[in-house]
Amino acid sequence: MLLEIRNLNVYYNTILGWTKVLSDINLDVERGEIVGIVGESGSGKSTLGHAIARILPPNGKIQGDIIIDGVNLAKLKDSELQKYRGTWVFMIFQNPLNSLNPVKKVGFQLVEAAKIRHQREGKKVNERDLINEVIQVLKDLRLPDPQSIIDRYPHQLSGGQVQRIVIAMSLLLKPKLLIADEPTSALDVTIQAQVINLFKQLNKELNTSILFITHDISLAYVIADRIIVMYAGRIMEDGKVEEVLKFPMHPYSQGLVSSIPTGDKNNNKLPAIPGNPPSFFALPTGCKFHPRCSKVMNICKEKEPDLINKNGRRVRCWLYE
Ligand SMILES: Nc1ncnc2c1ncn2[C@@H]1O[C@H](COP(=O)(O)OP(=O)(O)OP(=O)(O)O)[C@@H](O)[C@H]1O
Repeated sequence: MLLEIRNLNVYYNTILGWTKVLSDINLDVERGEIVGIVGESGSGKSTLGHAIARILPPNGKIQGDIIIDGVNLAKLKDSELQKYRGTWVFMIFQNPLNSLNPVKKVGFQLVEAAKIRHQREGKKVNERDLINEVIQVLKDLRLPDPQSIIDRYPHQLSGGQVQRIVIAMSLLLKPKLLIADEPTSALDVTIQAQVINLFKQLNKELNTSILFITHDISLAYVIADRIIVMYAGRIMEDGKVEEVLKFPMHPYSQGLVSSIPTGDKNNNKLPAIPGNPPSFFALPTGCKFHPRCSKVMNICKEKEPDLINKNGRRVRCWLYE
């Protein structure tokens, strides 16, 4: 097992006080596994990514365990985290510029990434070899004219190019776990498909585990082996991607799946899930989804169900208890 998350709670301090945004997250990710994290806006997907990468904003607080390859990152001080950043966990954001330093040339930043990995592997490599390694990765990513690209600043590149530079950085760092947070949503469709293929390549060639965060369940289907459905900071369902898409068990997953456009002209009206996700300051009693659920029962309003194992999946719903 590469990643083991145990009883993880995450809180933010806000003007209204501390609020718990992730509740009792338990999650295992195998080496080489691609896990899609899906759910509507505000369900806590990015917070989960930031918590695992230990890059929560200063008003965030973690409780619980985040164990990667036997090291509990949740228990490390900021000063101790430095040696795990990049090569253990690397996070790619929706806006790839957030992963790069705006005042340093792209080539310098990529050489630094390669240097960090070699240092951690205990190898000494000269500058020329590092530059060659960087150029080779850019060629592999089919970036035209790598020699001129390494001499540019991030803002001098297109969105698609910057995202490929960030992927190049991950190829150079070779992280054990890559967290990609909506990495393709700012890109146009043709570039999106290329970027998805690059992630798959990275996963296959280096056996990198990937957490792929997206609100688009059909995109998760394209890339992931397994899917985690989140709602109001909780895991509602967890299973193999084909199984969850074919037979979603949780009524929330059923709503997400039935809102996937089918491409069928006669079926272009998508049944949306009625209502909106709750505010973390006014969560409903019982199951957090019950006010929007078409299958609500009395118990759902009173008591929150546990995440239980059922038919090779995990599901949090009274229908299955
Ligand atoms: N720094 C912060 N301080 C206080 N609250 C925050 C902070 N960051 C996020 N939140 C709140 O935490 C909740 C979960 O947000 P998060 O961004 O993790 O959800 P998400 O599922 O990734 O949504 P989106 O798809 O819109 O990014 C939201 O209610 C959000 O307003």
